[in-house]
Amino acid sequence: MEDHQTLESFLSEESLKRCIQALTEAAEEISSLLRKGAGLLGLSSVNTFGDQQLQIDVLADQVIEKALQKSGVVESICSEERSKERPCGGTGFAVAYDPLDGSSIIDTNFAVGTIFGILKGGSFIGHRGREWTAAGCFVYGPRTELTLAVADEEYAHQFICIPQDSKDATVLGRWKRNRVFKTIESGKLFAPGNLRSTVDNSGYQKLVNYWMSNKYQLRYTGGMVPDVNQLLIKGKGVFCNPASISSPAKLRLLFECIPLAFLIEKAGGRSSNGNISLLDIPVNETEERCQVCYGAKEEVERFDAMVGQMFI
Ligand SMILES: O=P(O)(O)OC[C@H]1O[C@](O)(COP(=O)(O)O)[C@@H](O)[C@@H]1O
Repeated sequence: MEDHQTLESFLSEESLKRCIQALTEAAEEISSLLRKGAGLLGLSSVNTFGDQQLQIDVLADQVIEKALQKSGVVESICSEERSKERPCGGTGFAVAYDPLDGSSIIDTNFAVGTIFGILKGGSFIGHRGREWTAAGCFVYGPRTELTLAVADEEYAHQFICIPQDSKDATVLGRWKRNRVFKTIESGKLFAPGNLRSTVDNSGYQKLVNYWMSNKYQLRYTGGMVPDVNQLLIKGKGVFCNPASISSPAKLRLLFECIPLAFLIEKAGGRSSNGNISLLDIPVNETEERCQVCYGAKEEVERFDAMVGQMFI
């Protein structure tokens, strides 16, 4: 369904609108930086998780921080690059974000993304995803798109960014709704992350064999944003990134796992850590990692039954 409703008219609450406007401005800048590509791929430093940071990661992190500071409605921020919650000079929300997810596939020019979560108040600590105000992800592929879910609205919604030269003056006016996601049914599409953990996670090995012997279609890029977003667009399938002793969980609960669970569950799908919904796990510290599964109810139940929580 394409009603081309603008993001501006979709968002009713003024301060949330200003917060999301800031994120869309940053996303437009990150999208153009990615398209420039050259000279931005060199390694620069190491983040608090000990991961090598690409210059573009650090730049994207700064672009988002600056935009949120300018909005005046953000009290605290934290990111995958700088995970400690810190003041942001405004009042209203706490924002957590992964500025550029898919660092291992930027050089291969695959679609990557920005992931964010928004909570009324000054901190995410002690709160569950079910209490969040909104969450979303930007996809930087051939098109620049935003998939967004807001607590007070039904479903998950996709907006496409119409380039700068459009007649629409306002920032949010440039983002037009082109899809509404209401259901994720069972369907033979699988996106298996951390596949190397099958060597010592027999439950995951069995699940992969199940998908293969039942002729599921493999659709996996190594970028969590496009790989999970496809479940919404196709309205079917399953994505997972399980853990094992030799390949422990790598995805970050606050910056990656809960925001995408918020989108999937708003679209009628399920999320799990092998036992419970990711939206029922309180954030105790910002650096927590977690195994994940997203998709149709039946697929997630199969993951819980076959993989469960053997290695977390
Ligand atoms: O290589 P694997 O184990 O399948 O994991 C890939 C996952 O790691 C990620 O690249 C996360 O890492 P970054 O945040 O460092 O990019 C996800 O986007 C992706 O789903």
